[in-house]
Amino acid sequence: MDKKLFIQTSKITKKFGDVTAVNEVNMDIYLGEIRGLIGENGSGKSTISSMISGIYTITSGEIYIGGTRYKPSSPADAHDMRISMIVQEAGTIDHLTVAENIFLGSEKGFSKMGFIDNEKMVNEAQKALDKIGVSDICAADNIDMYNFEQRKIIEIAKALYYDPQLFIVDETTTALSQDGRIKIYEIMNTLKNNGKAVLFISHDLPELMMVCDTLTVLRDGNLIATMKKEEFDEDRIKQTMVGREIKGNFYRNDFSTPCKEEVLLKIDDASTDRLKNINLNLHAGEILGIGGLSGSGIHELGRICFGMDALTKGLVTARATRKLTIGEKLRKNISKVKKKTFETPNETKIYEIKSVNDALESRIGYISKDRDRETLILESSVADNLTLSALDQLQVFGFISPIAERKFAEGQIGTLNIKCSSKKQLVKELSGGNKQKISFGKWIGNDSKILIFDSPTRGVDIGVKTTMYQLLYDLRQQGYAIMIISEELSELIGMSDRICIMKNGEITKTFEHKDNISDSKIIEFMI
Ligand SMILES: Nc1ncnc2c1ncn2[C@@H]1O[C@H](COP(=O)(O)OP(=O)(O)OP(=O)(O)O)[C@@H](O)[C@H]1O
Repeated sequence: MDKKLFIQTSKITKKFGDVTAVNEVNMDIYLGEIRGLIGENGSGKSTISSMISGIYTITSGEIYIGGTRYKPSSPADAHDMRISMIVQEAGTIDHLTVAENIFLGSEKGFSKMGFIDNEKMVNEAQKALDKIGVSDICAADNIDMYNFEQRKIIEIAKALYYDPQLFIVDETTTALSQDGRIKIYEIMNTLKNNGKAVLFISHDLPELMMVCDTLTVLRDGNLIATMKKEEFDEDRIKQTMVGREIKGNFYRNDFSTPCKEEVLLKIDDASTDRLKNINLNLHAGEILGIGGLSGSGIHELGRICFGMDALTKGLVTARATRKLTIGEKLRKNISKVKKKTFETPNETKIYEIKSVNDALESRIGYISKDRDRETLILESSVADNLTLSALDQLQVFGFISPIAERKFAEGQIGTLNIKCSSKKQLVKELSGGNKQKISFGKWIGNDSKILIFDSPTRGVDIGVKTTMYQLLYDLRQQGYAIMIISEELSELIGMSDRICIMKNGEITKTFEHKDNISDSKIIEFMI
C-alpha cells in the first residue's frame, strides 16, 4: 500500500548571519515511516527539525502539510499540527514540577476561574507518564529531583501526550541507557504501526539502520541522498555523509602495554544515598570503563570523583603533582622570558576530594553527562570555554597571555575540528556535537592528569569519534589516568583496560580486557 505524504519541505533554508545552516532542502516524510536523518556535526539536522517544529523560523523556502502551506512561528503552532519534538539538549526547566514541565505553554487547558487547577494538571501529567510505562516518576515532584535521563523520559511523555502525527527525536538515544533506548525504539515502532511518522536523528549508524525505513543524509546543510532500507550499506552511508571513505576500526588496537602501578585516583569504601561501598583504584596509564544500566549509579560514581556529591561514608583521594608556589611561578616566568628551561618540581601530594574545588586543585578533569548545565558556560565564547581549565598554564606574571590563549584555543579547534564561525562565537550557538567537542577539548592538553569522562562521545560524529579515541589512547600512553563512563558497550570494550559493571549502586563485576569481554558477558552482570 502506498504511504501517505505527511509533510513536505520545499527548498527550506536557514541562515544565521553569514552561516547557512540548511540550504534549499527538499524532503518528503510519509505517515507510517521512520525516517532517519544523519550527517556530521553541524550538518544541519537539528536546524531542519527546529524549523519543522517551530523553534526556528525559516529564512526561505516553504513547508506543506497535506498540501497546505505550514508556516510555524512557535512550537505551539507545531503542536496544533500534531508535530512534537524531543530536543537534543535538556528540554526541561528547573524548579518547576514535572507536571508544570509537561504542560508548559498549555496551562490554559487547566485554568479554572483564573487559577490553575494543579491537581488536575498533576493527574493528567501522571497519565502521560503512565502511557509510556513510567512508574518511578511522580508528576507532582520538583523536576530538580530527577537526573538527565529521567528528564529526557519526561520530555518523551510530554511529546507523546499531544498524540503527534510526526514525532521528531533529535539525538536522544545517547542520553538514554540501554533500557531507555529499548523503550524509545518501541515507542517509535508503535507510532509507525499506528500510521504516524517519525523523524529520527542519531549518530549511531547501526541503530539507524536497524530502526529506520528510509535514511536522509545531510552534508554541510545540503541534502545529499535519501536511501530506502534495502539500499542501506554502512560504508556507503559513511562515505555519503563525509564525502570521503572512512575505513577501519576507530577504537584502540594495542592492549599490550600494561598500566602503571601508581594509583592516581582512589575510592575507599565510599557511599552516598545512591552508591554503596565503592572501592576502586584508577591507575596511571589506565583507561577504566564504567558500565551499567540506568539508575545503576555509573553517573553518580563520576560525580563523586569530581567532588559534586557528598559522601555519607568513605573517601575519595587523588594523587597529583602539587601546584607551583608563587616564587616558583615567578622563576618559571623569568626562565620563559630568558628562554631557559625550568625544572617543574615533580612532588606529588594526596588530595582528599570533598568538593569541586578540591577536584580542580588536584587537576581532575570531568565531563558531565549533563554537559550544558554542568560542563559548559553556554553564554561564553568557544575560546573562553576551552581555556577556562588551562588558565594556570596560560598565565605569564599573573596575567593570561593572549597569545598563549589564542594558540591553545585554536589548537583545540583544529584538532577536534570544532565547527564554529570564530573562536569568539558563543557556545550556545553551536551544534550539539560541537559543544561536546568543547567539553572534551577543555580538559585535553592542560594539566589535568586524571580524566573522568561521562559519555565523552555523546552526539559526536564518527570522524571526530576517531580523533577523540586516538587522543584518549595517546594520553593513556603518556600516563594519564582515564575513567570512561558510558552506556555504549562497544566503546567500553573497544577502549578500556578494565571494565567495572555497576548495578543498584554497587560494582558487581570487574573485567580485564584479556578476559575476552563480549556484550553478552557484560549484560549478564548489569541486569
Ligand atoms: N543559534 C545559532 N546561531 C548561530 N549558528 C547556529 C545556531 N544554531 C545552529 N547554528 C549553526 O548551524 C549549523 C548547523 O547546526 P545544527 O545544530 O543544525 O547541526 P547538527 O547537524 O544538528 O549537528 P550535531 O550533530 O552536532 O547536533 C552549525 O554550524 C551551527 O553552528
